[in-house]
Order: sequence, then structure tokens, then C-alpha cells
Amino acid sequence: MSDRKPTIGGNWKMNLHTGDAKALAVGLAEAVKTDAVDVTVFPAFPYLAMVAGVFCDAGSQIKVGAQDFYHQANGAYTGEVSLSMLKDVGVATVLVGHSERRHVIGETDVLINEKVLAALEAGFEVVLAIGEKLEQREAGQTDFINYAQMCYGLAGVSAEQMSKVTIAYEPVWAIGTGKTASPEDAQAAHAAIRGCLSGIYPGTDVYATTRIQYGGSMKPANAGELLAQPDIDGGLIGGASLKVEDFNGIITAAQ
Ligand SMILES: O=C(CO)COP(=O)(O)O
Repeated sequence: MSDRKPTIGGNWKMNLHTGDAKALAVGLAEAVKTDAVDVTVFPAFPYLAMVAGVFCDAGSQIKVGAQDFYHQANGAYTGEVSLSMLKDVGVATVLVGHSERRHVIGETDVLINEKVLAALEAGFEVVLAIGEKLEQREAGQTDFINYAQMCYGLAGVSAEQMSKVTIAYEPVWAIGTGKTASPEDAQAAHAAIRGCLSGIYPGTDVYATTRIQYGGSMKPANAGELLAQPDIDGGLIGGASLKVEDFNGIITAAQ
């Protein structure tokens, strides 16, 4: 067991509306009482303020994060949301580089890096998601892809700023598919990611202090084994974060 505090995120993706988002937030505020795990949920933009308000009113420790943002301060960027707007509605954490933004929306490594730098500059906590596609795994490129996505994503990020960064390792083939990386495979990838961090930040303790979450079909039934691995410090959960019982089951497994 490392002394890194476990961190569990719930990525609600493009799911839920006012009624069920509120019910989920209220249910989580009632159910999640632990201080032993950092818990953050990532609702869709229209519900950020409402969910933050529910947690604030309930005195809950659960934090609210945004699934995306634009890195420019303001101006003519139709459809985009800035970091200062997010701060304004109680958001202090942002997700960057999720595979759905990389591979469905088409975000590049350059844009991902600009977002990471802007968010850290603005004082946000950043969850940088990385992970290989199935064909890359089958070609034996898992560690290389993770290394490359981290090198691009973290370019210009100082060792000091890394205290605000969490890495989320999400093998693309495991997301929403019901296929989870085995605890041994996930541990091997996480250990390699930690090795990359020691290469990117030589002579520092960044490799030891940075938290690395696993994401990809994590559920209460498999969370215990995954979270017991020495280099897995938490989870980034999609489907199972949409039900209080399932999400809280994973949080309980992380304690
Ligand atoms: O993409 C994920 C979290 O960001 C994982 O999604 P699932 O838990 O639904 O596989």
C-alpha cells in the first residue's frame, strides 16, 4: 500500500439531465462520507453549477470537475467554455485528453498540451487521460503510446506543477466495453507509466508522488483487485459512476 491518497473520479460523460443528475448528486452526498479517498464527479456543462451547489449545501467533500474546457481566456470561441467560467461555478478540477476527445472529437496532442498548461496556470487540478487502442496493444505498443501521450501532454509542466496532476490510464479497448484490463496487465502499465515519469522528471520524486488512476469498465466487482495493485491509486469510472450504489461501492473498495 503506497502513501498516495486514493482518488476516484466519476465521469458522467454525456448522460443524465436535471432530475437524475440532481438525484445522483444528492444520493452521493448522503452516501459518501469518507475522508480517506478523494472523490470528484464530472457532470456535463449544464449541470456543473447545480451539482456543485448540492455538494456545497450538503457539506459534502465531493468535488466537481469539468469534462472539457477551452484554453483561451475569453473571446470569439463559439460554443466553448473557459476556465474562469468553470471557476465561477465552483469547478476546481478538469479532465484533459480523454480518449473520446482524442479519438471521437479529434483533439490533438498539441491542443491537449495547451489545455494542460492553461489549466495549471489557472490553478486547476488536472486529470490527464492517456491510453492505447486495441490495435496498439496488440502490436505491443502500450508503453510507448502511454509514454508519448505523457511526453506531449506534460510538455512544459514543471515538477512542482505535477503536484496538481493526476494521470488516468484508460486503455481505449476497455472503455464502456465490459472488458477490463486484468489487475496484472493494469499494474504493469501503471508501473511503466511511473517509470516514464521518472524519465520525464529525473532527480525528483514526481514518479513516486503522482497518482495514477485506472479507467475502463471498473465496477464494484472488479475494483478491489485493481485497486489493490501497488501502482494503481484510484479509478476513473464511466458507466458505474451513474448509480450511487455502484460508485460508492468502488469508493468503498478504495479505502
Ligand atoms: O471512460 C471512462 C472514464 O473516463 C471509463 O468508462 P467506463 O467505466 O464506462 O468503461
